[in-house]
This record gives sequence, structure tokens and C-alpha cells, in this order.
Amino acid sequence: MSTSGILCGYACRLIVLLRFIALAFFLSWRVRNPNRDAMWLWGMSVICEIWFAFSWILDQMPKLKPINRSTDLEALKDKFEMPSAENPLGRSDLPGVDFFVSTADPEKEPPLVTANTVLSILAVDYPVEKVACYISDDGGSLLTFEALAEAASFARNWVPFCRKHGIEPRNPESYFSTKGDPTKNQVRQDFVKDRRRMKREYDEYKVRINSLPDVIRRRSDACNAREEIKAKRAQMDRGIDLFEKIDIPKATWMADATHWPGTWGFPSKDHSRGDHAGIIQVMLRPPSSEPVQGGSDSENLIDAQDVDIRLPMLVYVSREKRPGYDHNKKAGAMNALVRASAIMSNGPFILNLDCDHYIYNSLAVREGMCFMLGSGGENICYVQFPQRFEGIDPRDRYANHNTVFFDGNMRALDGLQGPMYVGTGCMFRRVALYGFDPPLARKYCSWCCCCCGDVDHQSIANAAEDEETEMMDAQLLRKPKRFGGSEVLLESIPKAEKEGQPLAGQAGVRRGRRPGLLTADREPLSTALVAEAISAISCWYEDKTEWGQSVGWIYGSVTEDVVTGYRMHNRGWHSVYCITKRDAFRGTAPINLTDRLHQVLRWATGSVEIFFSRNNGLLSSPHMKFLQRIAYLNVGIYPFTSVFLLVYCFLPALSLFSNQFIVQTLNTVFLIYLLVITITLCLLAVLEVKWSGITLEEWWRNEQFWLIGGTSAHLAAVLQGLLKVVAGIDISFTLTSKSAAEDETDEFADLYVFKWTSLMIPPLTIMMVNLIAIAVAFARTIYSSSPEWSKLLGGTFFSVWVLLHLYPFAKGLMGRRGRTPTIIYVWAGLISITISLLWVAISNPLASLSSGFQL
Ligand SMILES: O=c1ccn([C@@H]2O[C@H](COP(=O)(O)OP(=O)(O)O[C@H]3O[C@H](CO)[C@@H](O)[C@H](O)[C@H]3O)[C@@H](O)[C@H]2O)c(=O)[nH]1
Ligand SMILES: [Mn+2]
Repeated sequence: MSTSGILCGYACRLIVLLRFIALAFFLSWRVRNPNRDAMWLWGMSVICEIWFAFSWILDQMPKLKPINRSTDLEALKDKFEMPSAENPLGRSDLPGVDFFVSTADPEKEPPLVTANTVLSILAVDYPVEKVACYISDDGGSLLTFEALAEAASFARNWVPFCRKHGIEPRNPESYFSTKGDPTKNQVRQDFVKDRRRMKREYDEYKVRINSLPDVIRRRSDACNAREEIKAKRAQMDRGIDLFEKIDIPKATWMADATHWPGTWGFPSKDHSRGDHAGIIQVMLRPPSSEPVQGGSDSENLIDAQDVDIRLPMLVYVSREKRPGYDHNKKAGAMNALVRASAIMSNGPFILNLDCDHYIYNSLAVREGMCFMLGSGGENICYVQFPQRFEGIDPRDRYANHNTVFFDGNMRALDGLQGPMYVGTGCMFRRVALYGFDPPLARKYCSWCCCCCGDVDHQSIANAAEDEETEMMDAQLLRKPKRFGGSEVLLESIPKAEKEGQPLAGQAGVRRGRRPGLLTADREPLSTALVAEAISAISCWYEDKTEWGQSVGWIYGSVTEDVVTGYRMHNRGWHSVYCITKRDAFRGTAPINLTDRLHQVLRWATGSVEIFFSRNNGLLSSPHMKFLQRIAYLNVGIYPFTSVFLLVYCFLPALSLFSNQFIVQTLNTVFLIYLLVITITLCLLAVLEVKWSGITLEEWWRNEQFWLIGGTSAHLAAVLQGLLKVVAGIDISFTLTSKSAAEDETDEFADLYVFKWTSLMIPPLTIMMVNLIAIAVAFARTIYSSSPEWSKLLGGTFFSVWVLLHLYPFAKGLMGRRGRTPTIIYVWAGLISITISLLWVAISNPLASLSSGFQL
């Protein structure tokens, strides 16, 4: 931990305390001094302020114990890869990692993107025999399958190339489009030649993948026509009328002239989305345990004579889907992979990536492993890496980077029990996913058993070695059907537990794995095992088991990720936030306003669901730390702030219209309180910015989007959630499809795509009402016989404050720059001001009457 971390921690606490005191004083003063002229205005603002104070505290409390982490990659290298007595060959003693990639829809998630993600995994800098890559294709489409097959064959050149020249990143698309000098840090003479050849090969591969839809369609048409002719011939031979219609179901054909069992281009029974067989295809067999050197460049694309050319195991999985079964979306897909991988490779660690996220730093996995295998590692359920995004407009208009969340909140949680699981870029301990308790909690449990029972203490000490395995066996035995019917799966569980333990003999490791345990050869993959895996991905496998309830990814939430992480923390597991110097993973995010709002809506809906479920932070177990509990409570509560936010955004306008203010008079006490509140707010923002390393601009974007999202998406989520809970009505605000704008000339074309959604109504109304209010108040003050400029200034200030937050929203509404001439906006402004003036002029007698009253 660095000094600055500690200092910041204390400074943070100090400022939080200051602001807390200021808030308390402010509120009590506000309550003691009601505005008797406009009680409604006063009451509304006080209620809002109380709620804001409460939600502010919820948000800040988890930030009180910040820490800074660092990893020691060199130490890990020494520990696990040097020749030793137990490991004379210097074979890797690292545990296996199973990589999961999820893809669902080739329309929205282009197969090329998925294929390149897979390439970045195949080339990861980790002992190759310890890596297995599983792709879950929820679309079951031949398109994805063949794109992956292309990737597997392209990998034969790509992976040696990456290893030979230390390429970063190892996603070819990203590598070849990186700006800057590719020869930087390259020392080998043949780099330029290799790169040129590789680039050419990559372009060809890309063209092959891009032509796949066409190729598959033409191939299938030809095969189907041939089948039809065959059938007609057979008909003729049997002497049946040639013109009688024969019905041959159209099929999708693979290159080897067999039917594709997954979904077909022409959906039919047994071959459509939500109705098809389970498929497992081993695309790359598990590699040998010893390195294999490549050949010279006379026989290969590049000279790989001193490079290990082995490739990790690669498996394509498409789980079985049938009508009448709930497939539980991503969570269901992940659970199918957990089972299939347990049977086929059983890596003690699982790293999951969405198909649009790829490995940007091929050493990051090792860094994560440092935590898992260091002392105390046995209590870590997952290592979450921050989500970083590409292709977002440089000004990050809609706060898509989410830096305040990823560099502030998540890092703060790291000082408590650990960051939340955010769905991608996360390395799990397999047994934590299986729903077991961490050794910490198990120890505690056995300790209290000893105290109650009359047990010989010596024998307990002797039995310490087997104690934990027995605990696990006991947990397994208690609920035999917990994991479903696969024996192989059951047997794999204790093995995964054992292999995931830290190395024995390190300081602080009570019971670890014996050095050299993991240097043995992997068992070969048999067809029987693949068959077992296929039965484990069938749709009935989970019937009457605890998959999705307490085992694996948890079902029944739109944000399954938060819930899955919550359940682990609730058992007492710890998690770790691993921010690597070079981004570990990178992905894409929706960048136009509409898609962004819908994303936020989904997260907020998930949060409301969590609030009304048993995963609410209030109901957590005693294993959950207090501040962690507050953080999870906050996750469930934040959308409700939107209600008060909405009121608060209208208040300045209402006060301008009514010529009243939230306080009776703008006296010194009120202004001083306001000043203190504002200054502490600024200080806290600056401190947060300093501590988390984000820029002030990013912080401000985040504030802006917090208001935009708060008054639109969060509000919709709360309504949706309340309707569901109170009235049982299930409505959905989500948009059906996403039409990507094709625009070659502009990198950020998607940013300007404008699709109307009802979510935009509240912020739009706020904007209009505040604008009109300013105009009205301004006109009234000008025409008034005794103008009250201070009141106008006060009201206008708050109104402008609201409007400033909405600026990105207004920009988003306008769509692309330059398409709508600016004069239109000038006219619109002119007209609305004139109308307001007119309105004031008409109602002027009334206004002068009321101001006359006040005097
Ligand atoms: O039936 C499904 C639906 C989705 N997915 C996959 O799940 C991932 C995420 O789904 P998506 O609908 O694209 O959600 P996003 O908004 O892009 O994802 C964010 O939010 C999700 C829910 O909080 C998290 O699970 C993700 O990791 C996080 O990146 C993608 O890889 C999909 O291929 C499936 O495998 N099967
Ligand atoms: Mn995504």
C-alpha cells in the first residue's frame, strides 16, 4: 500500500466528516426555518435534500477504506517455472485456466469480433497446456461456427508470430489497426518480413470470414437443390407423378457435406432459435505437455524454428435449447460451459469474457493468478479486472467509460470485501462458482463444532490435513443431486479445489498444494468424455438441481453478474480488483444516446429487482462485512433517487414561475451553509479525482450523465419495478432491435444515431420547462414596477445548473453536427422567448397584483 493511498484515505474521511456535519447543520436549519409563504416548495425541497443526504452517505461510506494494490509478476515466475527438485524439467506448476467466451447473436455480435477475441485467448501468455478456450454460441449458428474454425486455422500462424515477436495486443484486428510505429522495441531482423506476411494472411482471413454468409447460403442452396433432384429421381423410379409436390426440408450444409445440427438459415422444427440440439466440437485438441518447435519458413508462413507452436485446446459449445425450457440467457449459457469444461479440462480457474471484449494485455492472467496463488489466496473467489472500452468519442459525451465507477467505487470496494462482479473480464475460482464456502468460513464452522462437542484436541490437530477435504465431501454428500447427474462432474470438484490452492510452504499458507503437483501430464480427451459433456449441456440437465439457485451463475435477474458476485461475498469469500498498468481487457460499448439510455435502464432495472429480492444488502449474512453490505444496499437503492431528482430538477423552474424560493429570504446563514456545502462538495470531487486518477472532465461527464440517466432510465426502472412488485404487471421499456448505422467516413457515426424513445420525455420536459421559466421570470422582473433581481438571480442560477447537466442530452437530441442548420435552433429560441413574453404580457395584471400583495 502506498503512502498516498493512506493519506488519501484519511483526507477522504476528514472531508466526508466535514460534509456530513455541514449537511446535518444545513438540514436542521432548513427544518427549523420553514418558508411560510410557500410551504409546498419548502417541503418538497427539504424532503429531497433529506433523501440526497441519505443516498450520498450510502454512496460515500464504502469509500472510507481505500487501498492501493500491486502485483509482483517476477516473484511468480520464480515460484512456478524454475527447475527444482520436484520439477526438474522446469515444467509449469501453474493451475489451468478455462476461458469462456459468450456470444449469442451473429447479427449483433459479428462473428469476426468473436473470432478475434478467441485469437487473443489462444495467444495468451500462459503455459499453453494449461489453457482451454470454450465458446458458448447461444445462437447455434453455422456462421459463428465456421468463423471460429477459420480462427483456429489462422491461429497456427498468428500464435507463433505473437510468441516470436512479443506482439501486444494479440487480437489481430486491434494489433494491425494500432497507430504508431510497429517496429518499436522490435529487435529481430525478420520482424518486418514476418509482419508483412502476417498482415496479408490476416486480410485474407478477414475476407474469408466476411464472405461466410454468402458461401454458406450458396453451398446450402446447391446441396438442397441436389437433394431435391435426388428425391425427384427416386420418385420417378418408383413411378410416381413427377409434378406431385415433394417436401424436402431445407437444410444448412457444412463444408463436409453433412447437415448443420444447430439453427438453420430457414428456421424449422429442431433447427431454430430456442429449439435445437446441443453441439460440442473440439476445434483444437489439447496440446502435448512438452514444447513443440516449429519449422523454417520454407514450409511455414514465418520462420518458427525457436518458437513453441503448440496451440491451446479450443472447444465450440452450443447448448441444447427446447421450447418450454427457460434458457436463462447468459447465466444459463455460462453454467452449461462450467459443466462442459469441468468434464473436459477442469481448470481450477475460469476467466469469462463477453465476445466483444478481448485480451489487451496477454500477461494480465498471470497477474490475476498472483492474487489467487498468493497467501490468503484460498479465500479469493474472483479477481475482477476493470472494463475498458474502445471506439468511444474522445469527449466521452455520455460517460461511456464509466471511470467514476471503475476507478472510484470499485477500487474503494477493494479495500473492503472486494469489488462487485461486472459480467466480463473476471477470473473465478471454480469451487467458489460451485457455491462452496471459503476455507475461512469452513474453519470458523469447524472451530465452533469443536467447542460445543467433547472432542480430543490432539486428534483434531492431526486431522487438520484432511479436515477441509472432508468438509467439502460433507457438503457434497449432503445434497447429492445439487450438481445434477454427471459422475465425472462430481469427481472433478475436489480435484479442482485441490489444484486451485496456493503453493504450500509460502508464508501464511496454512494448507497448500504440494509443489510439482501440477507438472503432471493432462489426461487425454476421450470421446466418452465429450459424450458426457454433451449430456451435461442438455436442457433437462438442470432439472431438480441447484444450478442457477446456489450453484454457478445465478438465474432470474437482468443483471445476473451483480447477484452472482453478491452470493459469493455473502458466503464470506473475498474478491480482488486488479488494475494492471496496461489494460487487461478491452471491449466495446454502445455510444449513441438511445442505446446508452437502454443500457442504463437495464442496469437500473436489475438494481430495483435486487432491492425487492432476497439479494438486498439488508438481508445479507453475517459473513458480509458491514461496509460491503452498505455498498450492496446502495446498488439496490440508487435508482430510487431518480424520483427526488426529478422533483429537484423542476423546483428551480417552479420557483421562478411562482416568484418564490425554497427559503423565505436569502439571508446570510443560508448562504454560508450553501457555500460550505458547495466547497466540501468540490473538495471531495477533487480528492476523488486525485485518488482514482480520473480527470475532472471525466468526473463532470459522469455527473451530467447521472442526471440524464437519473431522470430518464432510472425513473423508468423504478416504475417498471414497482408495477411488477405491487401489481404484478410486467412491462418492458426496452427497445426491440438495434439498427447499426453504416457510415464509412465517420469513426463515431454511431454516436449521432438518433432513435426516439419514450425515455427521453422527462429530461426533455425538464429542459423545456426550465428554459421557459427563465424567460418568464426574466420578463416579469423587467416589467415589474419593483424588480426583485436577487430572487431572479437565485432562481436562474439553479435553473442554469440543471440545464448545464442536460447539455450532452440536448446535443444528443440534435443528432449529427451540421445536418440541422443552426438557424433552426436560433428560430426555435426566438419563438419560445416571444411566446413566453406574450404569456407574461397577457397575465401581467395578475403578476403585478401578486407582487403588489407582497409589498
Ligand atoms: O441469451 C444470451 C444473451 C446474452 N449472452 C451473452 O452475454 C453477453 C452480454 O450480453 P449483452 O446483452 O450484450 O449485455 P451488455 O449490456 O453488452 O453487457 C453488460 O451487462 C451485462 C448484464 O449486466 C453483463 O452480463 C455483461 O458482461 C456486461 O458487459 C454477450 O457476450 C452475449 O453474447 C448470451 O450468451 N446468451
Ligand atoms: Mn456487450
